[in-house]
Amino acid sequence: MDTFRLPAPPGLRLPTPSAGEPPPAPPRPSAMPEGEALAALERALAGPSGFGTSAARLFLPRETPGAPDRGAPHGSGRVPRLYCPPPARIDDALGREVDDRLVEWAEQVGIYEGRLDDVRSLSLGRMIMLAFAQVDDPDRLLAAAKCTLAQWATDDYYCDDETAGAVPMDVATNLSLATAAVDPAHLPSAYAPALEERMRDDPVLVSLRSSTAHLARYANFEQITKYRHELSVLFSGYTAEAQWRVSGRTPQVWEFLMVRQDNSFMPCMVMLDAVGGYELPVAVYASPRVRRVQTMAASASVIVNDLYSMDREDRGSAVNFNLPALIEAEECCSREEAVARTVAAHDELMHQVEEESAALCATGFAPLQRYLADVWAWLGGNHEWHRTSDRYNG
Ligand SMILES: CC(C)=CCC/C(C)=C(\C)COP(=O)(O)OP(=O)(O)O
Repeated sequence: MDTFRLPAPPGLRLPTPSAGEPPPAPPRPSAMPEGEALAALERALAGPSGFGTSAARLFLPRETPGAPDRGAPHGSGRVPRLYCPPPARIDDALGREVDDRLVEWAEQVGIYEGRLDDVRSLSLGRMIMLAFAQVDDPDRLLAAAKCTLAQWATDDYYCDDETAGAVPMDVATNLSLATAAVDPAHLPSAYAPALEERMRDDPVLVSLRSSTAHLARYANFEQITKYRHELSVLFSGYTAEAQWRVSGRTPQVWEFLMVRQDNSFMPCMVMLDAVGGYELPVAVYASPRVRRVQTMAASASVIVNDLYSMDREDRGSAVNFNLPALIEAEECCSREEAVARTVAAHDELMHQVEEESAALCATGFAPLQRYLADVWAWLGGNHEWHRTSDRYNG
């Protein structure tokens, strides 16, 4: 139970609300004695409900429903306003610093050779600056940025981008290799060198290994285990999407949403505690109620991606699956209506994340309070990045 005896985080920073709205009360670090906080946590994690949520609305964003978003144009209009907090921090100089170091690293490991300008314009360093708003140390942010770029490269090189060499029929095997890059396969000695040679020759595998090693400077064994787990889930989502492409089958909306939860930014969010310098114990991270919040947040984060990348994917020649386009086709409605339904799905998830986070925060368990506040801030940073990135707004 040592992991439960972490010191309370020094303070919790939450995004500030929209103009004109009163600032929400931040989740308080535990004022309860530790035993009481743990008992409350156990009760909360055991039951399907528990704490009243209405009194515990710690998680903003208090926006006016239906008000126009500051969002980017999406062709036939604008991405409507989403129920999402504003970014907790915008520090462009820090974002540039992380991007500079990230591009340098991409060059070293050999990913995106000849296309480093694309890496720079992807501006994942800025994304990480926005989403890990509680972390100021550029090297910690760089660890998260490297991991995120390696995940992105895995998708591009193995799954999405045939101009980068993706071979649809090889996706599953390549993703097994990707798993082995972060969770080493231990082969009999006669066969191990061949695998190792492949690990060293393939820039995607080098990037996965190198980024995980950087994360391990800040993550303990349990945190790396959580990260590996989320990567495996991500790769299973990549595999399902590849199978739709290969078979030419369009998934149903429910099926897409289920897979998109796997193929989401969860591996990025799971680094929040390690990069932030605290620990959400595995037992808490894996408990059903905490898991529910995290997976809903992960789904919301990629619905944002689907909304902002919709035009780009409409224009692209590759087969891409995108929630508004799938809703439009399956539910026989206009694209505008499909976007409205996509926004409604996003907002429903966000309200649930907010309410359940507030209820879980009432347990008084400081690492969980900090983590849930960080997830909420992460969602705000993710939205801001999509809203402003050249990739989706160029
Ligand atoms: C970096 C990371 C966790 C990647 C997971 C996969 C993912 C959610 C994306 C790369 C974004 O989705 P998508 O593949 O649709 O990307 P674009 O919309 O083409 O930018």
